[in-house]
Amino acid sequence: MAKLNFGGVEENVVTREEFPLEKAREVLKDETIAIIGYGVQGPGQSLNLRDNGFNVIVGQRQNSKTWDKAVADGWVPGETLFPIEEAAEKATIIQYLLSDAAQIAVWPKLKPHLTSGKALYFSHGFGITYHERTGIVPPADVDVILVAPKGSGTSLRRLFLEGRGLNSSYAIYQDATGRAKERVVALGIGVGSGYLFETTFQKEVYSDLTGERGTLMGAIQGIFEAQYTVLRENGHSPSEAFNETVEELTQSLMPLVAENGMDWMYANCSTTAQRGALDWKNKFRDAVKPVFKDLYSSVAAGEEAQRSIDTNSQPDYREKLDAELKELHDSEMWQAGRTVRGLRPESEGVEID
Ligand SMILES: NC(=O)C1=CN([C@@H]2O[C@H](COP(=O)(O)OP(=O)(O)OC[C@H]3O[C@@H](n4cnc5c(N)ncnc54)[C@H](O)[C@@H]3O)[C@@H](O)[C@H]2O)C=CC1
Ligand SMILES: CC(=O)[C@](C)(O)C(=O)O
Ligand SMILES: [Mg+2]
Ligand SMILES: [Mg+2]
Repeated sequence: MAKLNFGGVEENVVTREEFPLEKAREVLKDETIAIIGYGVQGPGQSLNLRDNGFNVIVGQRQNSKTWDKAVADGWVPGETLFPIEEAAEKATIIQYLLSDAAQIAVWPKLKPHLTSGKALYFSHGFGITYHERTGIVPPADVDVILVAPKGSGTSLRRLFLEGRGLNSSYAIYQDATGRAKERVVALGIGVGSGYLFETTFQKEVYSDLTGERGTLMGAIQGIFEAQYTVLRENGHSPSEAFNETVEELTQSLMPLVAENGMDWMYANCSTTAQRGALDWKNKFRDAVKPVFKDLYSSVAAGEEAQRSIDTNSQPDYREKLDAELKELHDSEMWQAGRTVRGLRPESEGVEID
């Protein structure tokens, strides 16, 4: 394990150099890995494992759209694709990749198949950390491990196919066999991770829930909406408001941040922009910090988890989420965005219905 310096703080990181794919295959050569669930992470992780030469099967509800998707992806019913309980029975490692709410519903059926020496794998610390709310309490004689790719399952697969990788964090909650560490690292490499960062189940879920509600998804849309609306209220056209709020950020400035950091992006903008951004960043920081503090408290108190459990356990949760996403899709800002995207120089032309 390499010790790397992150801004003055040393952390443990597993690299592919010290734990190459061949070693991962050796560690898992006698294991049957069952991927339970074929939503977003399921396909990414199972297909990467399969392409990397591991012994993988998929467990999914029959008569569902995602069962059909699994068949289309080359999983063969009765050979490599099974109903959930059958796959869990055959497995020595169970990768529990149902949605976090579905994990609660299916747990009573899964638990009997967690016999001594098996491993239970999660891609989120949710079910275990909030066990008082989820009821997910594994038996003491199984390994309980986590690999959480830091991005969408779609990106995990895409980056794998490009010969790259997506970094993940990993954690061990329970080491019953003495093999939890080698199993989790081998699985992390197998699913297509680049580097593996050490964490705990609780730290993973607290940071992940904060991040997705915060700057990664929730806060960013909130800030976009606020700026777009103020520009529109002051007579700016939709295209101008969209360009100055979103398009320039995603097309020109964020790639520079990704490449070399915020200071470098700033340095590549005008001194006028630099002066203003350096002055205003502190006002924004001070304005939103209390909101982030509320958010973290809500995560740590389990309130965010409870809200997610309550809403996503409803039978019509998907329709309700889709309706809210449609509202966002139909908003003037994102409709303007659609036209703007069609005007990117590399685009074929404007998207027209
Ligand atoms: N979506 C992503 O890219 C990421 C997800 N994760 C974590 O990975 C895990 C899996 O998440 P996703 O792939 O997003 O899940 P998902 O929301 O796409 O659902 C996965 C599967 O659950 C099945 N399912 C839903 N309700 C069910 C029920 N009542 N009974 C049986 N099956 C049911 C669906 O058919 C689907 O195949 C979660 O713990 C999530 O937090 C972690 C990182 C990123
Ligand atoms: C993609 C990811 O890691 C998220 C945003 O945390 C999630 O989908 O839960
Ligand atoms: Mg998440
Ligand atoms: Mg995440």
